[in-house]
Amino acid sequence: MAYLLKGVSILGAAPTDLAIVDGVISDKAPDDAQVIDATGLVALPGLVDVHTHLREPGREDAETVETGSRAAALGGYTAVCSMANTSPVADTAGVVEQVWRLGREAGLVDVQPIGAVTIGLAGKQLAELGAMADSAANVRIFSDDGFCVADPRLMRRALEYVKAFDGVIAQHAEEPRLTEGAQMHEGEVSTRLGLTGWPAVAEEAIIARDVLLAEHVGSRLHVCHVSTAGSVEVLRQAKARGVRVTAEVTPHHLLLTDELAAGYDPVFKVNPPLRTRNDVEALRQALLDGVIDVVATDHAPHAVQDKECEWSYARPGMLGLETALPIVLSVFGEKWDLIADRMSIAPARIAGLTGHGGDLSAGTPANITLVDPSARWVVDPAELASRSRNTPYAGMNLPGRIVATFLRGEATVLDGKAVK
Ligand SMILES: NC(=O)N[C@@H](CC(=O)O)C(=O)O
Repeated sequence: MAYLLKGVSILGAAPTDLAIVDGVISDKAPDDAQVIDATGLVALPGLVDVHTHLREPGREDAETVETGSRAAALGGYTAVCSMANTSPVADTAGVVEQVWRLGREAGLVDVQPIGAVTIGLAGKQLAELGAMADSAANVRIFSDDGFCVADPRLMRRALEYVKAFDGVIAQHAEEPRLTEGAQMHEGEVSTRLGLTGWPAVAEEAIIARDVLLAEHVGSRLHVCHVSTAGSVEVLRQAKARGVRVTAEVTPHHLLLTDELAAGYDPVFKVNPPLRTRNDVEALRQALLDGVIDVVATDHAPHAVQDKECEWSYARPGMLGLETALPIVLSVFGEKWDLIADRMSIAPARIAGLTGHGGDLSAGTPANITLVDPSARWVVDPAELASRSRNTPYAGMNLPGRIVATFLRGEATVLDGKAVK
């Protein structure tokens, strides 16, 4: 199938026509191309998420590779990196290949498995990083996300190991001794509510340690879901020194604050926790400055029984894939070059996903997101494609509708609906 996007604006530029032929972007469309009136629509390189929880294998009641892939496509994504905290954990070549194969079968986005750093995410012994790298899944990002690789010697070894194949360790930065029993951000609100706090320094201390380790080893570190103003300063200094560190921020940390915990609605419980207005402002500025490289969703679907319960029993995590671009648009406005870089180009580079994060020039793979920036919509959890319902944005009126998504020239979303 060939397509002709008529009158489309590429990253906000003057309207033009964009043709998709045989999976690549082309100067000219054949006569039988399906014409899409793209007047008022903006084309972006397909979005890439470096941090998605797909829950398969193990918690298919919360999400599967297929339902998560569909949610991703509807959110404008053409590739997602799936986190290793599944059951069994993605700590062997067998499990990462299983996830990779399920992604291919679903065929809605490229699913790039992330491998665990340590066996069972237990933080005791390195997993078989090399075997996962050499597998069909071609793993390049390793993470114990959900848990911090707290042991500095293991962290050093992991950084040394992946250096051989230009891999990267994605750290969930949380000093566990400082967050025992933590329920929310430690600050004025936690004091008022009487909930045990998760202090900012628990994140900042690990990032500070890890940038020094990465510098010492000369290896690549990626910091997951940065949430505090202090973390931004540590990263700023490390980058200025030339440390090979990249970092992500989630849409929810760019918008929401710890005040939301006051209603004790566990939909706002997340790890790291929602922080203060001051942190939100610092994270926004860091994304603009490039101190934070990418927006990553940390899409964390949870089954109803794991979320709709007392705050202290609820699992941390929020849905993100179907709302990420609208949230970023609502925070930053139509800064298309920024959005393309932080949500597609830079994440594709970090994950080593060639073919994604392109410049939409002729001859490049047709991984494209088509957005209507003027369309507003109200988030209805029941309408989301994710198998779970734990969106913190229910009832919010957001700008930006994903009209179409193309994966190597195949439409996965058309007219705002999933094609399969
Ligand atoms: N980000 C979250 O709040 N949850 C993550 C794991 C984690 O980081 O705790 C999940 O897998 O649910």
